Amino acid sequence: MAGEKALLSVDAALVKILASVSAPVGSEDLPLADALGRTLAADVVARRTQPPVDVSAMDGYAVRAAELAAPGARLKLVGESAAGKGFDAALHANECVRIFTGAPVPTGADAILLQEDAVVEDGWLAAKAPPGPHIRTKGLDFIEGETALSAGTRFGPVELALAASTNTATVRVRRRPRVAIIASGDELAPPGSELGPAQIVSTNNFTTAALVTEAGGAPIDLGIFRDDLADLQRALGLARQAKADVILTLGGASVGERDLLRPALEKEGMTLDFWRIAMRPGKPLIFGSLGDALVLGLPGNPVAAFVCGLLFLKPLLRAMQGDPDADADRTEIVLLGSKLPANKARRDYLRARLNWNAEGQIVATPQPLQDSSLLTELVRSQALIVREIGEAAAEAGEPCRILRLREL
Ligand SMILES: Nc1nc2c(c(=O)[nH]1)N[C@H]1C(S)=C(S)[C@@H](COP(=O)(O)OP(=O)(O)OC[C@H]3O[C@@H](n4cnc5c(N)ncnc54)[C@H](O)[C@@H]3O)O[C@H]1N2
Ligand code: MOO
Repeated sequence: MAGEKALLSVDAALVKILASVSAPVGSEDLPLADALGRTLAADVVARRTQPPVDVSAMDGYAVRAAELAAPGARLKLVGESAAGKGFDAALHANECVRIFTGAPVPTGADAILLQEDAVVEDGWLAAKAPPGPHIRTKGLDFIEGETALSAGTRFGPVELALAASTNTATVRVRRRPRVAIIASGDELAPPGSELGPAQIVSTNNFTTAALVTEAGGAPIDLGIFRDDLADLQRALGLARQAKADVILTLGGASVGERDLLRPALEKEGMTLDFWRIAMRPGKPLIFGSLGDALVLGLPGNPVAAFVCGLLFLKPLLRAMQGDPDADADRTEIVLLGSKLPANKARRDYLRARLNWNAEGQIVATPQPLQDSSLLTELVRSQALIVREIGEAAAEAGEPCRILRLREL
């Protein structure tokens, strides 16, 4: 383990990767319907007040609460206020108006009597129970001119809804960072091929293209290249032609004679920032720059490629789009489901199942097999248990740190 002590830590590697982003990528205007997953380049400022007037939160009757308080009180029903078409006069003494959810509250009314609590006979209203306020006051959600969403916010379903609600149809977002993906290995073939016994299907390009898309980037899958210096250099030329912001290489990153990516990158003029970090899986990570592009070289083992994609590629793409939380710690503490031995010289990311115990606490149980080639164990896992360098052996029931693999 002697050499591993000198390896860069995961945290230091992420700091270096994020520090390499000197400025966010450019921006473009998009219709809101196309903005899912994209990051705002400019604030969304409310173009109107919401709700624009006081509106009812319930179906019922708009009343003055004090007038219904007396025993036997009755109010005269004088009209109706519907969503989109209010009652355009004010309420006079002892009057009420039929009202529906979302409809403007007439001037003079201060409460809504629920329809379930109302008795209406011959145009007069009596109450079986007191009215409640049930009024959403003007501007309760936001006021015209307020910043509803700040630059750097990523559009998920609810951010789209809020932007729409401010009456914004077009938003200025960061363009998608272009990520050229280069798979390398003589053994690799695309799915659906006639495979020889020594061949395997290339999977990492699917994993990483999906991670790129999830992070708001544009994957450019350049295909599979041979373990051959000239072929790898050709791949890097294609990546540069494609004006990639990030060149993502898969495999060939380790120490074997056929691990030629680093030599090919160096031949093409890459400035190496670091190679190899203190994590498992994922030790042979490469990071550097080549021309205007950043270079991230992920290890070939499928689980290593995925975990490194999650920990380094996604934050990098978020930082390139101006997300101020790109480096946020997304780990959480839960309980360990089975005992673990002491950890050694690399931070370990163990695939684990999550479930609830009888007390409703979340328990993470490591999968029995942790080989970094096993995709089945990855698909069966909901989290990675993070074990620090040198962490002592742990018993079931002790706290442990996890990173969720799936959103709730
Ligand atoms: N002597 C040493 N051997 C290895 C070390 C080491 O430090 N010393 N590191 C090990 C670790 S950790 C890993 S991870 C692997 C990574 O090596 P490479 O990045 O050079 O990857 P390859 O050798 O090209 O492939 C490893 C493995 O993954 C499969 N692979 C590659 N690309 C793909 C792909 N696109 N889709 C699916 N599977 C892929 C490949 O067939 C190999 O089985 O090195 C260890 N060795
Ligand atoms: O990163 Mo490797 O996958 O530790 O085997």
